[in-house]
Amino acid sequence: MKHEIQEFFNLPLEEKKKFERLAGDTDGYGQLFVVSDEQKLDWADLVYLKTSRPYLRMPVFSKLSFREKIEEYSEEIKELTMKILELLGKAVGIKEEEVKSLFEEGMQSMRMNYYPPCPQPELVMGICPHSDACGLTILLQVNETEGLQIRKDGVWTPIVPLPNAFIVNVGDVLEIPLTKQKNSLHPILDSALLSSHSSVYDHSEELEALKHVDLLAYLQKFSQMEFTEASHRSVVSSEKERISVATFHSPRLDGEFGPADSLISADNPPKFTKIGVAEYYRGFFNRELVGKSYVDVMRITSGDDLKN
Ligand SMILES: O=C(O)CCC(=O)C(=O)O
Ligand SMILES: [Fe+2]
Repeated sequence: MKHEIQEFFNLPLEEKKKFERLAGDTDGYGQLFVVSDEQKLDWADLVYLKTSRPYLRMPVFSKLSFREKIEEYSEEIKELTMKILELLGKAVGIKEEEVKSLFEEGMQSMRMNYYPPCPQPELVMGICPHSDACGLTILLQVNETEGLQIRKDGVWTPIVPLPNAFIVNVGDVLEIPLTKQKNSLHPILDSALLSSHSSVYDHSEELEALKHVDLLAYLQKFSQMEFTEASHRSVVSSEKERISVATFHSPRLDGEFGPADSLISADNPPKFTKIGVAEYYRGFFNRELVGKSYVDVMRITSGDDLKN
């Protein structure tokens, strides 16, 4: 799939335009989160596709010559995502059924990002700082060009691409179910690098190898970390192009999400309201992708300081 994605972005513009995102739509080739002519655009081209559930796929999906590869990758990533979500839930005390009922039939989408080199990289941003609006993101770096940065202790920290590794990012939708009472540690994973230790760069082997990593111990360790920001961004190189594929796993569209019922008690009152998943995404796609997340809309602000 890496090869096909590379080939796609190398096509002449006229060819790529055949897959262009239509006005009012989210899927296809082009830019997202553009709300005004004045806005500074990201130094990137992207293809956004809803990949699962299959009924969510748009016509542009079936036009892509490498759709079967995407389908295969999508299924394997879903399996991996569910495994991580269940273990993550277990690590912080959310019942498995609760995780399954929200995410098993969830929406999966992919964002293939192409960052061309820029002669003055300091003047542009590949993707502006943001946190992902999903539950969990599995990020594949298609080539070895560096660019992703996460905000750690207030500092933008580069993530060096490792061969045979995915980057797992926690999205906004997990922040809400997992948020605990103020004086406990914030049980959210920071960007966690999971290395598969496989020497052959083939994603099925990567996934197979990942099954042997002790994820629960790993996640428990991370879930004890004090968490301040989930923001990440990508910068561009002056010489080399960069390609990444983010696969976002979100809750089921006819579901509702908010603080996990299994974590709410008199001592740990909800800090967020519940919201219908479809309504949440409508709000998300109709704004500019800047800074902290749409989650703030759901924050219950009455009472004392609710942020950790
Ligand atoms: O290109 C990257 O490494 C980051 C991509 C990303 O954050 C996204 O697609 O949401
Ligand atoms: Fe992202």
